[in-house]
Amino acid sequence: MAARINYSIQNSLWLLNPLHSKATTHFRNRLKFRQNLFSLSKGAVFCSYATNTDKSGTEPADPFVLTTPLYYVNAPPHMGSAYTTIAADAIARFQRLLGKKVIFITGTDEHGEKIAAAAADGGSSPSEHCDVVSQAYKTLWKDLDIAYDKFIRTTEPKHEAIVKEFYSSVLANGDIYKADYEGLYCVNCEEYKDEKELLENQCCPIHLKPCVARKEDNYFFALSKYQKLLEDTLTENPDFVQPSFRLNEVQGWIKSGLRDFSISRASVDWGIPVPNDNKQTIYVWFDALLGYISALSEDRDQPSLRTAVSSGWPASLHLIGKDILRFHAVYWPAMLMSAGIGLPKKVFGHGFLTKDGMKMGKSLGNTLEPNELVHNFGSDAVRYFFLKEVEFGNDGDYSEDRFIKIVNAHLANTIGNLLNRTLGLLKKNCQSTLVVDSAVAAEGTAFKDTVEKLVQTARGHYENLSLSSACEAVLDISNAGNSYMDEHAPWSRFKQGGAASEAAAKDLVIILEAMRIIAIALSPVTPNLCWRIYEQLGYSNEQFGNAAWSDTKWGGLKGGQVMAQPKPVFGRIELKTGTEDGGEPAAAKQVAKKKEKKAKAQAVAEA
Ligand SMILES: Nc1ncnc2c1ncn2[C@@H]1O[C@H](COP(=O)(O)OP(=O)(O)OP(=O)(O)O)[C@@H](O)[C@H]1O
Repeated sequence: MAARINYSIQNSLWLLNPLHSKATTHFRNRLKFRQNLFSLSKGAVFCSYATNTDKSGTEPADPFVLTTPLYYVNAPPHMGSAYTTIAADAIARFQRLLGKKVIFITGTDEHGEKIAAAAADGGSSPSEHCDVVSQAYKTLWKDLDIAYDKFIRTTEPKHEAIVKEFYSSVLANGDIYKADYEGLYCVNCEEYKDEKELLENQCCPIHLKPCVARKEDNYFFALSKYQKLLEDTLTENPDFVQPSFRLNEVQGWIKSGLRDFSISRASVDWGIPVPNDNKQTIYVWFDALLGYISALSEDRDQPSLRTAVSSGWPASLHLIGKDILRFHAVYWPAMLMSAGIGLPKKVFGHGFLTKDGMKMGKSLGNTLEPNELVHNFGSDAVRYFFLKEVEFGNDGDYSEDRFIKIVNAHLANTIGNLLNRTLGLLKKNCQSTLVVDSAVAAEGTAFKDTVEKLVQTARGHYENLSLSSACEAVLDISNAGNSYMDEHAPWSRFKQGGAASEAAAKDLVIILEAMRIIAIALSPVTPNLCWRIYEQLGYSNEQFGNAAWSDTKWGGLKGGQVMAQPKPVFGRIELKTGTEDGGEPAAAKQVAKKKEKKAKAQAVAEA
């Protein structure tokens, strides 16, 4: 606590310095600002967003502010960049379903040596290069149905103004000094490295390229001053870093001793000039992290740190890859502490999409092309596969075979086919009209309880960011629906007529109600598919848009509601002949043939 008070006094004294205009009012506000930080570090800032109020008509006070990394525009986006953004979009959509006001921030990080080099390689100016690559991100996000609220580019004037203000604030707090630095630099990480973390030939373990020896007269940020405060903060708020196993890593870095880091570059022109020293530019990370705050600044406002901070900060969740955990869980909190700004509530470092065991990345050039995937398979398939099949937090590999098998099995068969055959039976036997309310149809069945339990499970997983398990729970609703259909065989009961036929009509209502619930519960992951399901159930686009998580409660479908003409909501993806001929085991082919035969037989029986 002593350390905290010292910072407060130090900073307050700076604010009384007559060199700084508007010192008195600013001083009072600043103190408030700072007091916030202190109460925050006692725990308030770290309260779990999972406890936020449900959609209930009353607007909760704090928005749910969620960020992806601001992607470095040294090259166009790849599947790794898309992965974080898809996950963030699913979380944002889930929070909106809960009724939270969400501010989903993404954007591009556009300064630094790598960008200048990439632009020169392509024969364009850095700003032309940034315009093109930044637009490529926006286009991909559109194709992947990413519904972000703010897209910040670090070359925007409002960002530059806020970075300069922040820098001056940290400087005034006595946390910036000038010194010589000599070390090994990874241009791809834009970071000086500790020799002991490097591979043979002084290679960066992420980019596998040798680091270069550099000596510069730079400005430094006094990170070491925040060692104790960071240690205490993490001890008091262990949920700050997620998944929990990454907390140990972060605590290990801090324990091993924090060294001040250089926050300016004398050799890089493409950057924000250091206030009061135009010969240097601000280090790209010190600049880019501030994008999470400058994104909150409204274009109509005069850009200021205070206004931006008061428009939604602190962030509820920074979603990042584990490669940039140190920047987000060590450097960034210390920078914020220095400037007297509250800390984000949570930093989640997910794993890597890998290719042959190596992180897929722009610098290594071993990337998977997301545009091609979306073009070939559609955004729902891409979103579903990566969120379902890569445990969020761990690494995961991609194979086209697995992609096709999973998406076909889950989305086309388990979900799509169940809906389609149920609607087919309803059309044939009930003129596509529900005979009774779903609440009445489910009376006395255990199926409704199963569905309600699975919905609760899915919600818990979404809240804990266990996105794969959330998908699994929703898929289990459909699995339960398929089992229910097979057990009750409504197609044969319709043939019996009388009471059996009435019971069969109720069974269809039950299955369709489960489909309605799936359409809401899976909509954070596969929004288009879920809309098509909703549409098949006779709802309008507006009704789908207004659906809330609370609508997953059993009983939404009412007797008399007319369903749409049945049509497949998710077309099966055909395996390329080459892949099948290229070695699918004979046994697998036989199993597939048997399944096909069984499905045909069932279709005949249902008809
Ligand atoms: N292979 C990957 N798996 C998962 N996420 C990734 C992957 N690659 C990039 N990302 C996401 O992008 C962020 C890094 O963004 P950046 O723009 O630096 O991309 P990059 O491809 O990692 O670049 P580089 O290869 O030059 O380091 C990661 O923190 C993560 O959010």
